[in-house]
Order: sequence, then C-alpha cells, then structure tokens
Amino acid sequence: MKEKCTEPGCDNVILIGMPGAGKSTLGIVLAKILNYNFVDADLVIQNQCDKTLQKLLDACGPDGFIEMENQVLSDMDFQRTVVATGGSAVYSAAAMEHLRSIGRVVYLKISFDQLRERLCDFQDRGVVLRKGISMSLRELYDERRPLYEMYADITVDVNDLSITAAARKVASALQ
Ligand SMILES: Nc1ncnc2c1ncn2[C@@H]1O[C@H](COP(=O)(O)OP(=O)(O)O)[C@@H](O)[C@H]1O
Ligand SMILES: O=C(O)C1=C[C@@H](OP(=O)(O)O)[C@@H](O)[C@H](O)C1
Ligand SMILES: [Mg+2]
Repeated sequence: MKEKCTEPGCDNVILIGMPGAGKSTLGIVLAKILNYNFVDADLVIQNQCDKTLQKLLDACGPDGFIEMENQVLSDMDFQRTVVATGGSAVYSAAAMEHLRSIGRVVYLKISFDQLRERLCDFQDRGVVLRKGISMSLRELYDERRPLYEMYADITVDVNDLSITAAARKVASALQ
C-alpha cells in the first residue's frame, strides 16, 4: 500500500462519520493529545456564510448546502490540525479528494443502534437528507456508510467508548 504523506501541509487528521459519531467533541480532545490545532468545518461554514447551519440548509436545500460545503472544504489548507468535518462532507467528491491530500482521513464508526440513541431528533438537527425529510435514519445510515468506508484511510470503531477513550483509540491508530 502507498504510504501517505506526513510532511507539513499533509500532516492533518480529518475526521469523518455520521452526525453524532463524535467528530466535533472527540476532535478537540484528540487535538490536545496530539498537540495539534483543531478546526470544526461546520463553524468555518457558519462563519463564512454568516448564518447558522440550519438556516443555510433551509435557505439552500440539500444540494445547495453540499455545494457550499464542497467549496469550503476544498479551500482548506492547514498544518498539524485535526479537522472535524460535517457528516455530509462525503457527498462532495472533490472536497474529499482534497482532504485526503492534506491528511489522513479517520472514519469514526458507530453502530446503527448507538446512532439511533444519540440522534433521536435527527430530522430537526440540521442533517442533509438528500431524499427529503421523510428519509429515515436507517436509510441515511445505509446511504452513507459505504461513502465513509470508501474515503477512510483509517477506521476506528468508537462504539461503547467515552469521548476520551475514543480519542485515545484514534491517537493510537494514527501512530
Ligand atoms: N463517545 C461518546 N459517548 C457518548 N456521547 C458522545 C460520544 N461522542 C459524542 N457524544 C455526544 O453525541 C453528541 C454529538 O457529538 P458531536 O461531537 O457533535 O458529533 P458529530 O460532530 O460527529 O456530529 C454530543 O451530545 C456528544 O456529547
Ligand atoms: O450529516 C449531515 O448531513 C450534517 C451534519 C452536521 O455536522 P455534524 O456531523 O458535525 O453533526 C452539519 O455539517 C450539517 O448540518 C450536515
Ligand atoms: Mg460536528
């Protein structure tokens, strides 16, 4: 297997996974463990557009939101940074190729049952539902899982772990 570049400019850690998998909360803990910076892509999008994610989703619809997210992620350029992406990042092929070129992509894998416990309100949580609001959590999970698997350099199962334990597991998987 081709070794991934870990030089400055491609030494970042990119977290992907379902909404609720822990990318944003675990990401900060991981950045502390690694002595890295932390960036939450959702906050970058909110800042650049001066609107909350929910307002952006309402205004642009799923396709418009994905296009905007693609643009923001494709422009990212960091060093020694943990990046928590939004769960919908994997709908943007160009963005994912770019992120893969600037770091290692870590998929935080969570079971459907644990996801259901964490995301009981997912239809009001600002999640991109490409098939409309009638889309079930099961359909969302089944649609996304192959995408997360396809873009992952490393997969870490975070089921039944506290945020700190999960962050430690990711850190050791990165060694
Ligand atoms: N390992 C975990 N164990 C228990 N709760 C968690 C864990 N990881 C995240 N959570 C909780 O799940 C919710 C979503 O976490 P968040 O980090 O925002 O996920 P994401 O950014 O992947 O959508 C938060 O309330 C968070 O506290
Ligand atoms: O999965 C999704 O469709 C989304 C997840 C959100 O981020 P988190 O994955 O951090 O919850 C946010 O990017 C956006 O509202 C869309
Ligand atoms: Mg998040």
